[in-house]
Amino acid sequence: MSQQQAMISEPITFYGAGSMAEAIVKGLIHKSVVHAANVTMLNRSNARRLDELRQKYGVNVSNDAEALPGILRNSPIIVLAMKPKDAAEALKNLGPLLSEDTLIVSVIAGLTIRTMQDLLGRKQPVARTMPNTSSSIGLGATGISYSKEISGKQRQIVTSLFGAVGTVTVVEEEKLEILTGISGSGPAYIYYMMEAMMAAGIRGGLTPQQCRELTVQTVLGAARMVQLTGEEPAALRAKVTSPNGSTQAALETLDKGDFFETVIAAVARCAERSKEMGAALKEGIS
Ligand SMILES: NC(=O)C1=CN([C@@H]2O[C@H](COP(=O)(O)OP(=O)(O)OC[C@H]3O[C@@H](n4cnc5c(N)ncnc54)[C@H](OP(=O)(O)O)[C@@H]3O)[C@@H](O)[C@H]2O)C=CC1
Ligand SMILES: O=C(O)[C@@H]1CCC=N1
Repeated sequence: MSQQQAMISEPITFYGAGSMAEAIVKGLIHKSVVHAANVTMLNRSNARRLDELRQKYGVNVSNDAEALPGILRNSPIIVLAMKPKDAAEALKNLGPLLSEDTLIVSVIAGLTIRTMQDLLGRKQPVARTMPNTSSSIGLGATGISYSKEISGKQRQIVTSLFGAVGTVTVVEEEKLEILTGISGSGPAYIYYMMEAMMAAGIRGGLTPQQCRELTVQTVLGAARMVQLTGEEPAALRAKVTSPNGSTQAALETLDKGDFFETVIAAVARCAERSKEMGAALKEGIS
C-alpha cells in the first residue's frame, strides 16, 4: 500500500450524504482505506437514502436531529458535503461543537476557508477541497487548499482520503475556482459531449447500444492515449486528422460553433459561478 493509500484509523463523519459524499465513501471502502464501521453519514431528512447507504456500504447513518450534535462533537474528522445553500446554517451550528483540533474537510463549491472559519466562529483546521464524482471508481481528480491551522498529520489524512480515490493536486486557494471549472464540473461536460455523440449515432441509424459502446470506448481510448503516450492532445488530434478528410470536416464544423472558445468560456463561467456562490455564503454571515 503506498503512502497515499495508508489506512485511516480515525472515525470520519460525512455531514451530508448526497452524490459527492457517496462517491468518496464508495471509493474509500472499495480501496479499504477506511473501515465502514468508522464512517458515519448524516443527512437532514431522507431516511430511505440513509438506509440505502447503510445497506450498500455498511456505514453508520443518522438523520436524528437530537443525535447529530453528539455525533459531530465526537468526530475528529468532519467532511462537509451539503449543498452551498445549506452550508451557512450547518456551519454556524457546528462551531460550538468542535474541539480545537477537529479537522474540517469541505467539498463545497465556492465556500472559502475564511468564510468557513467565520461561520464556525473559530480558527479551525480546514481543508477546502474540490473532488469530482469519478472518485467513486477511484478515478477522481481532487484539488485541495489548506488553512494555516492544519497540522502535518491532518494534511496526511486528507491526502490519504482523496489519494485513495484518485489524483490529488494541492493549489493556492484562489485557484480552486478555475480548478472547479476543469475537474470538479468537468465530468458533466464530457458526459454532455458523449450524449451529443450518441444522439448523432442514433440519428444516423446505429442502435443505442452500439452508440453507447462506441462512444464510451472512444472517450476512454482518447483519455488513455493522452495519459499513456505523454503526447499533447493537439498532437494526437493531428494524427487523426487527414488533410481534407472527414475529421477535418467535423472539426471545421465544431469551429463554426466556436467550440474551443466556447469550452474556455464555459470553464470561466463555472469558476465565476463558484465565486458567486462563495460570495453569497459570505454575505450570509451576520
Ligand atoms: N456532485 C458533484 O459532482 C460535486 C459536488 N461538490 C459539492 O458537494 C456538495 C454536495 O453536492 P451533492 O452531493 O451533489 O449534493 P446532494 O444534493 O446530492 O446532497 C446533499 C446532502 O446534504 C444533506 N444536507 C443538507 N443540509 C443538511 C443539514 N443541515 N444537515 C445534514 N445534512 C444536510 C442532504 O440531506 P437531505 O437529502 O436529507 O436534505 C443530502 O444528503 C455541494 O456543496 C457541491 O458543491 C463538489 C464536487 C463535485
Ligand atoms: O455543480 C456544482 O455546483 C458542483 C460543484 C462541482 C460539481 N458540482
